[in-house]
Amino acid sequence: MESIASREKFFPVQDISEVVQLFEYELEMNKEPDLTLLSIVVGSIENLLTCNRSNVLPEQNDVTSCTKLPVIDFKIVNALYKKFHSTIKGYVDMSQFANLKFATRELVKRVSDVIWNSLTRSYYKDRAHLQSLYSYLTGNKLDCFGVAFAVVAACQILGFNDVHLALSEDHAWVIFGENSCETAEVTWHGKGNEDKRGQSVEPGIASKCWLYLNGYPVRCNRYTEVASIVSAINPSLNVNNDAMEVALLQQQLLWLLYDKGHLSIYPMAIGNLGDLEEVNPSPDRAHCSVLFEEAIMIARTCYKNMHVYPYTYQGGYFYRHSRYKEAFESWANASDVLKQYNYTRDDEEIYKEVMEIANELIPHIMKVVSGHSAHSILKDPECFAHLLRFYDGICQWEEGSQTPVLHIGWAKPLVNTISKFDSQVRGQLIITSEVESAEDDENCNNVSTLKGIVATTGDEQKVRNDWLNLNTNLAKIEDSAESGNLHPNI
Ligand SMILES: FC(F)(F)Cc1cc2c(N3CCN(c4nnc(C(F)(F)F)s4)CC3)ncnc2s1
Repeated sequence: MESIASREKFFPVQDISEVVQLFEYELEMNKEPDLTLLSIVVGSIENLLTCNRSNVLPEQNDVTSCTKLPVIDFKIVNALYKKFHSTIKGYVDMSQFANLKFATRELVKRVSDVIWNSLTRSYYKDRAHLQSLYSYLTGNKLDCFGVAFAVVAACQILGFNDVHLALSEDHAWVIFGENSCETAEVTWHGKGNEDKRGQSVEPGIASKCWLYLNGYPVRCNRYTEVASIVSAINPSLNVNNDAMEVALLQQQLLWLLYDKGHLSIYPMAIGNLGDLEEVNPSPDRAHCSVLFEEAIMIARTCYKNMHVYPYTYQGGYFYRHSRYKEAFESWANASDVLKQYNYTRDDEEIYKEVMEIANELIPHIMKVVSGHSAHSILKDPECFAHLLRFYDGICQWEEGSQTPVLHIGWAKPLVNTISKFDSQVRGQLIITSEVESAEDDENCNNVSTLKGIVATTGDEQKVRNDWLNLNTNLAKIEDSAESGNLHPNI
């Protein structure tokens, strides 16, 4: 039984700096970081401070790294650690997987079955604080991410260091094999979907749905897996409040991982850090807006610009700070990513995100600026261009998809927004378009898409009516509304 005796010296853990020291040790001194130990430690702190917060802390707490935490005793951590080890070694009969250099699909499926079959029969899967091995070992509950993480932690225990976590923006699976070129589903996704555990994710990638990022997920190593433990920390006490100590712990651990370069392939973790820095800026650290930019640069350089969230993290920041023109640009950039996908029912999370932007945030901005003076964004052709690019990307996302995206509920806010811009502003757009040679398909004509919407402040150009594409889509929506076959999503 592998023991954590060498880590006993870090216990009892009493404050944030001691947790940071434990992570520092695991990241630097251990041959490879122990996923099971680290998940148990942060999971126990999070659960004590968010689930049963009964007098575990002094009333007043300071807000530095000496922030007091509930005392975490070695014997508790050690007991849970041994429990996970004996569960995994007890139920995975290694005689069937003797002297394998690399994991097999059967091994990965077996480990997934052991975790899966030990979960509580029925519980609310989307509840908070179900992501850690502490939750699994004390309550037999895990969320979608938690199951995938537990499978990877279990494979580490069994000595299969080729099994790693693959993370999309709303799903998780594992990669394994000689060159880590095999993939396997190990958890469920969404509500009411049959799980595909044991199967490769190739069909998901081939369907061009956002859920599988066109084959550009974050492919973790042990260090990025530690980053996923920290990024998955959830400080929420309830809908409106966070446990400050948990947020501080997450922020300090993310900076530790950032400084060691372990966030350099993980845009969402940098986005998470940006959100924490916006609320509680660390002295002599980069401004949160720089972090949002960094996440975008990583998505563009490492993931062929297939990730949406870096742009919505940034757009949300600009929106919260009333930097509306920049928010429009971020959202248009997010839409440029989405149009590379085909919308399927598995993409509901990003659908809700985009719908909130289009039907709540942008209309709110239009209301706020309507009263403002002349220089407002309603007179700015570049703003108008960003908005058109945002809407057009959604239209292109819908094109070629089985499931429609837009419905009449979208058209009203859309038309309302566009009509808020003066006609002379609309007249200042130059629209360049290339006719994309559409595949031979019985019912699709040559699709002219907006290859670029550039706005000039000059009055030299009349708007070319190529953005009829947008109007054509609007007409379709209104037709469909009239004929009553509204979007199933509403
Ligand atoms: F493993 C799954 F299935 F859970 C998929 C993952 C999600 C996720 C994440 N999230 C999800 C996105 N997320 C966002 N928070 N705000 C977002 C934005 F809309 F502002 F962009 S996106 C919170 C953190 N943060 C780190 N890593 C991961 S891996």
